[in-house]
Amino acid sequence: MGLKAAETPAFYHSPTPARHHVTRPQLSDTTAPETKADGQKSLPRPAVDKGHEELKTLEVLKRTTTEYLLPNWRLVVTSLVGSVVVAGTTGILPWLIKQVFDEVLDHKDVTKLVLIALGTIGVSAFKGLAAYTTNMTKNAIGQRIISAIQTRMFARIMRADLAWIAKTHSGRFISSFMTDAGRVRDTVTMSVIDFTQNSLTVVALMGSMFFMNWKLALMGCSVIPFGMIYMRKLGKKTRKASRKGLEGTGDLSALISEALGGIRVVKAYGQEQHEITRVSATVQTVLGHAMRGFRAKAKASPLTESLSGVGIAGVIYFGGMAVIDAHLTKGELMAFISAMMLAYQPLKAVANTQTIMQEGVAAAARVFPILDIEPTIVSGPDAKPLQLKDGAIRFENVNFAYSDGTHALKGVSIEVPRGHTVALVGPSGGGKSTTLNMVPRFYDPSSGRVLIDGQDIREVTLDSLRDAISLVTQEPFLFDDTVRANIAYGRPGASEAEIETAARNAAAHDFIMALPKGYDTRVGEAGMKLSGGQRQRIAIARAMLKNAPILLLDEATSALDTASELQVQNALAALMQGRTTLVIAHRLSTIKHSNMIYVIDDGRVLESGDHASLVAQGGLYAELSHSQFDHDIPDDEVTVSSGGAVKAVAGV
Ligand SMILES: Nc1ncnc2c1ncn2[C@@H]1O[C@H](COP(=O)(O)OP(=O)(O)OP(=O)(O)O)[C@@H](O)[C@H]1O
Repeated sequence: MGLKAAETPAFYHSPTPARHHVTRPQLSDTTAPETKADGQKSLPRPAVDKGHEELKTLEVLKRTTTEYLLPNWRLVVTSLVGSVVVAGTTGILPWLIKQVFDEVLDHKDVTKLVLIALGTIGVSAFKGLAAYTTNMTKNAIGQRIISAIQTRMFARIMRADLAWIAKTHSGRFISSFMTDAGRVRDTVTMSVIDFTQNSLTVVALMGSMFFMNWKLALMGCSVIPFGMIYMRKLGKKTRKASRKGLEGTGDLSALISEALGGIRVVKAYGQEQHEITRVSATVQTVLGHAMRGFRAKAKASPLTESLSGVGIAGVIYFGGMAVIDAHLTKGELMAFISAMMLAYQPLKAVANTQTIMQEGVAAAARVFPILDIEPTIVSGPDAKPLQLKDGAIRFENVNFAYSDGTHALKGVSIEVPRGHTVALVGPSGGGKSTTLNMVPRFYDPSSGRVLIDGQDIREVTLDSLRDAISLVTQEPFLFDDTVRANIAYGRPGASEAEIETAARNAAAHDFIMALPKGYDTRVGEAGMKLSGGQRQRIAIARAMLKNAPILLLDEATSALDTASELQVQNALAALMQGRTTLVIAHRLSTIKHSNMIYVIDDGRVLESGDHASLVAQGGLYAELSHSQFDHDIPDDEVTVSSGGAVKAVAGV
């Protein structure tokens, strides 16, 4: 159950070969799904811990700045220099206007007028160039930030424990890559870089205002604190709407990937409308949150417009009175009003930083838990490479409970001697897959030990352990890549000849050669373009190529036609040859030829022995075996995993 590759998350569908194949944990290992009012199960939410939910804006800024801005300090400095130039050149403009009124018009000085006009062109061109540099560097920083976040996030997820990955639907991870990471980038670029540029411009303009007339400047700026307080309030609303919107986007992504992944089931059960309804309901929810966010942002305009109107009106009135009373020149008043107009845009942007920042904080609360996750299943500090002698496996009194408390293994002791095939059989949910999952350390026992050649697998390096193991899952997972790449996944860098030999040994070469492009044929998403038997033989070829001494096999339950079945069986027999094999057996043929059979039920080993001795014991195996024989189906053709009493024999 834990090894069903069909359940692999969508983002595992990468065509890029990686070292180990990991199978998709089931939703049953997730945080409990929430049940909605309409009875639909909603998909499990990301494992955002409380600490991250409570993230403080300053913490987010500090972290994003140190982790993502500082490494790009050259670009940041270039952008800052550009910002200073933009601010400086903007600050000069009111002064030029003052000159026109006070120096040129009064004295009718045409030469000065031309010079000021030319100067204005020069200053504006210089400002344009600086703005271009700032924009370019800002975007370059943004792109670097997003690639760094996405790459780190993916690496964290790949290395995380299976149990942790299982807590989040794969679609939600995708939405974190696509949406959340972008919001964090925007926070850094917009609230740090734009903020700096806009604040500098505001400071430059205010500087010229204070320089000209500090009382008037103070009056013009008196409205700013009110605007700031109001924007802060709106920022909180934006954060809430943004958090909910991002959650909704995650839900949407999960629903879409699930509906497409299970499209055949959807169609077979005529559930298209149900899926459309679910998705459109989620789309509406996302829309609702987006609208709340937009409303909060839009609410800023009436107040900021009115406040700036009040400020400008005050300056016009008091400034005008000052001109009338001859305390201020006409040029100074014009310069003052221009400065206020010029400051208006950047000031609004500075005030708006709050809302953008709050959106970023909401996104960071989803991204940081992923960036911070530390796997617990790792090589210990004193771990040494596994010393392989025989590849014998031994379970010593292994207990294991899943995070939801399901006590799946209760004192399991199993012995798989070198080169032997040992079968696990038993009713569904008995603990067979969980047992198998212990060997590559997908999970670690709560107590007890698993040993390979006498070495506790927690004391050897994880790489050496997994190098020693080949895994063939019930529904072999193929990547949307060529046949060759899928086989070579077993050993990246294998030669053409080695790949072909593996394919021949897995009885796959002939059908591969009959494909339109032979080994270069792409197999489609999850190998959809191939038959079940062909997929299985490619997976077997992959394991052949890896040539690991230990084989973990979860036999396929899907019914294949007799010829295909025989080919897969032969390929498996060749694969098992000379390897220590622990197999979850679904077929009597496998069970009969196993050196040893363990009957597992309710997490315990109930019986063990070979087929004949187990039948002779007259226990569960015998009982289930008899019920199967009552169906009068020839042993070698029986798929013991399908349906009713027959399923109960091997029960997988
Ligand atoms: N990821 C998980 N999280 C929580 N419980 C789980 C998880 N996987 C399995 N279980 C539970 O652990 C128990 C053993 O499951 P396991 O998959 O090992 O059984 P199995 O014998 O392989 O079943 P089957 O033959 O149906 O595949 C079951 O009660 C199952 O519900």
